[in-house]
Amino acid sequence: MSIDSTDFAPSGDRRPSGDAGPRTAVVIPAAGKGVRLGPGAPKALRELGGTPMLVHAVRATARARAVELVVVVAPSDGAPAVRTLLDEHGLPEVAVVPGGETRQDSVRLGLAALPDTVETVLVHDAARPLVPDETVDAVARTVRAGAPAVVPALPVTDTVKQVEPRADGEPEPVTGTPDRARLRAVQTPQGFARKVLAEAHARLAARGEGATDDAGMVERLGVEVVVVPGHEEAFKVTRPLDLVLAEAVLARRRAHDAF
Ligand SMILES: Nc1ccn([C@@H]2O[C@H](COP(=O)(O)OP(=O)(O)OP(=O)(O)O)[C@@H](O)[C@H]2O)c(=O)n1
Ligand SMILES: C[C@](O)(CO)[C@H](O)COP(=O)(O)O
Repeated sequence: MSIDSTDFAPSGDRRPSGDAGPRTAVVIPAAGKGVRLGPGAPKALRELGGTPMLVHAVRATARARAVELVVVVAPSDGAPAVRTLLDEHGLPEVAVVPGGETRQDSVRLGLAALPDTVETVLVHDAARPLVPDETVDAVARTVRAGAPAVVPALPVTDTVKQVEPRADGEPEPVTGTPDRARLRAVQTPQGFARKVLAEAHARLAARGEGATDDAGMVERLGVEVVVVPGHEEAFKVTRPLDLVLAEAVLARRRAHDAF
């Protein structure tokens, strides 16, 4: 499936003029169930400050100067509902495509829907609704400056142990303690030269292989990945306590904006 770039109306000075299509796009995988968050609607549709998390994520990325096109990857049976939701929130220019079984499948389907003009792709989790636009722009800028793959990340604050996993609930033997100074906790949006990411997805899908993030996929092709500073507020809403934190961060932002 491909999207005609004329579906995406120009808006503001960051959009390409004339017949040129978008060069920088964000793919937002939003097709997950949110099992770790507990029972309820699919995670991307759960509300944060009265607005679905997905809408926060779309607005956060669309605010970035670099971003010219946003493609949302919806649950495979939920694309019409997501389309309606985005229209109701004043986001008719955002494209919606159905997703897949895994995050990796959903990203691949989102990539396949991009118009040919797109050269730089950012992939951003719907589950990171509060990412600041400065972080989005920093990632896009670094890719446009020539880096094929860029991830935002923060230093790790806990000491990390490697273990021999035990499924039976028995204590797990520690097998090592990596040097914390060399570890980073990786966030999104992750940015790529479009060809590099598309090739990684195609090749790994053909080999039946995967990774938990897109940078991990291009690393397997031997492509260099660089890290730029992430942001504390770009955390992923994964478990119930993350939602409590997200509500608190949003309330603080709204209180700040009210003054
Ligand atoms: N088949 C899938 C699985 C995940 N995602 C998206 O990938 C992002 C990060 O994944 P994660 O936090 O793991 O979300 P879920 O898969 O929904 O969470 P869980 O593993 O708890 O079910 C989310 O925006 C999620 O919607 C997706 O688009 N398609
Ligand atoms: C892409 C990601 O958010 C980077 O931290 C993360 O790898 C997603 O992992 P999940 O297990 O699907 O939450």
